[in-house]
Amino acid sequence: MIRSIATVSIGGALDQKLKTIAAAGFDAVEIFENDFTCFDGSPRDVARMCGDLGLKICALQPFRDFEGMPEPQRKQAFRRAEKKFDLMEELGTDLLLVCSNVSPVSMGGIDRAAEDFHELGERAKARGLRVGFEALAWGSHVNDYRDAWEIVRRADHPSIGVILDSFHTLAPGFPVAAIESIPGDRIFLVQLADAPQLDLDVLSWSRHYRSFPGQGNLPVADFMRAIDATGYKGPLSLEVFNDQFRAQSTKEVAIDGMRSLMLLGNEPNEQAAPALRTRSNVSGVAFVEFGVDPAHAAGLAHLFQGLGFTLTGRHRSKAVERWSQGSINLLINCSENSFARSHYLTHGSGVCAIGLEVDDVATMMSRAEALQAAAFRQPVGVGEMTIPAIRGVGGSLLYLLEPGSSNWDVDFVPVLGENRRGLLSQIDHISQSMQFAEMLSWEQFYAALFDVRRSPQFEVADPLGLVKSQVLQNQDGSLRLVLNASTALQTMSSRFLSEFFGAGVQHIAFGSDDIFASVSAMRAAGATFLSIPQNYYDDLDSRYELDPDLLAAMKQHGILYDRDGEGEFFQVYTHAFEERFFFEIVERRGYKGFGAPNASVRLAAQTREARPRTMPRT
Ligand SMILES: O=C(O)c1ccc(O)c(O)c1
Ligand SMILES: [Mg+2]
Repeated sequence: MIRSIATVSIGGALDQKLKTIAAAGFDAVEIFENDFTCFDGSPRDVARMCGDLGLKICALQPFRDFEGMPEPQRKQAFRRAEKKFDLMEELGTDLLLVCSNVSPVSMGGIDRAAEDFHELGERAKARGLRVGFEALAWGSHVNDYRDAWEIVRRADHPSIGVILDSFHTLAPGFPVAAIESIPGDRIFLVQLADAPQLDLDVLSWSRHYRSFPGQGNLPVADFMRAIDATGYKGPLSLEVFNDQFRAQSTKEVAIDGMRSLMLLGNEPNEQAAPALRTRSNVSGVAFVEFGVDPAHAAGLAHLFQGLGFTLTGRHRSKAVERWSQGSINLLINCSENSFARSHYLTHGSGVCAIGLEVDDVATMMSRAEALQAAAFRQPVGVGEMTIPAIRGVGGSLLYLLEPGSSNWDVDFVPVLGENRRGLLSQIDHISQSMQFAEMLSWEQFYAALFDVRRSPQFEVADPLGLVKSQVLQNQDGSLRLVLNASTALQTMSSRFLSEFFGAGVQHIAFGSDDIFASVSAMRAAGATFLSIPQNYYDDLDSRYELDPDLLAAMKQHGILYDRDGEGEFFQVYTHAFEERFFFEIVERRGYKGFGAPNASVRLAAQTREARPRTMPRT
């Protein structure tokens, strides 16, 4: 596979774009003409840069408003084309992308267009160049790839071919089946983009909301299967118009693009490198590690204790405590010269690492490496375990362990104490807050590495703006991640980012088999929870006609409730620790969701608690 990307897809000046694209591992680029026009360097400079970087220029694009023009525009269009052929010769590319005409003066007629292309083909051939015709979904006369192909067929010229773009094919809902009847050698270029399903005019949708394959809702894999059936062997070129992508780190965007090409199609993927063929199953969260300063450690331990955790181990060589309950292990790390300490110094107290159980760590690490995830290593004491890790959200770590291999006694001296009845059994989900612009990238990261499915995105009303949430979970629910982001500056999610100096874990939910008993015991042990207004319970009662005793118990404990077709859900929240992160306790009675209808009630309560600090009462 020749992996290519159009320069329009990432931000920066042309020379920076080319360097970033090459560093991410692409073989080729489409030079977007505007990037060249704005660049202060000659075509030969660009050719030389590409040569030095090992990038082939697979096309110059776009050449607009060509076919079906009346005179004098027709003559001008041919003159313009000759000028671009000159440019192509200097750039060292043999393919010009002509997109379908959007000019109001252009005329329809398949044969008229075919004649124009035949003549352009003659001129291109004289210079050893080729021209590809692409139907824009909003073209004045040609907006369907099937018409573009018919024009190319009738132009009947070896230097004229068709260019297929997944967005222009899939966004208007054109069937992909007709692609299969195009001979592969008449397809001069394939461009790939995905997009979220939006109810928007197709031009705005295309120019602002395209994303990399797999990041949206278009059936790009179906499109690719049809392309494969033609025998096409040319470049697959990402072409993403997205203002947000151009505003982000070009390196990250280029890597996201490369990952999307590597993961293209349904796995196992014939074209994928061996390291990519299998995606490791995640079978649970082995531990969550908090990096805190010594002044906070006792407070966090106290909070854990209140939630029913007991101290079960002390690290042999570092200031790390292990607190456990059910299958949950929480580590409090305040050792110096450690990753936890540097995380603390950057972000303040918070989750610095998550340990995940995966079937096969070696396979997982080679997959991570192939996908350009950053591996992380740190020194360990003599005889201590080295746990492979990769960089995750906000520079935190994801440790990878095989199930049952977390041999705690190797690194920790067990602390034996009373064996209290477990109030909590497992981690239900982990919620991470991030910049809105990062969300697609982290979503792709998790889905690329782990066998997780994306649920449809949902939106939650925060008193001070809107928060978008995306759930990623594995088959049996032993890994559930909730990604949150908001563009509004004062939402809880955004304030977390500014106070945490970046993305990170905002809350962890623990599962209980009996939330009422657990919360009673926790309250008796000194734990306190977010208080929920009476109005909420009155509304619940009106909606669900709950048993009065149950409702009273929920009200007493600040427990929230939701119900769906599959079952019932109870949830309660702790106050935020040092105004940073908080915990949730949930009980699922067959329910599969996350209590989304309650999120705005929770956010309002948290905002009320935070208000004296951020918004003085008047
Ligand atoms: O939005 C456009 O104008 C445009 C230009 C060139 C392309 O290849 C394309 O898909 C869209
Ligand atoms: Mg295109």
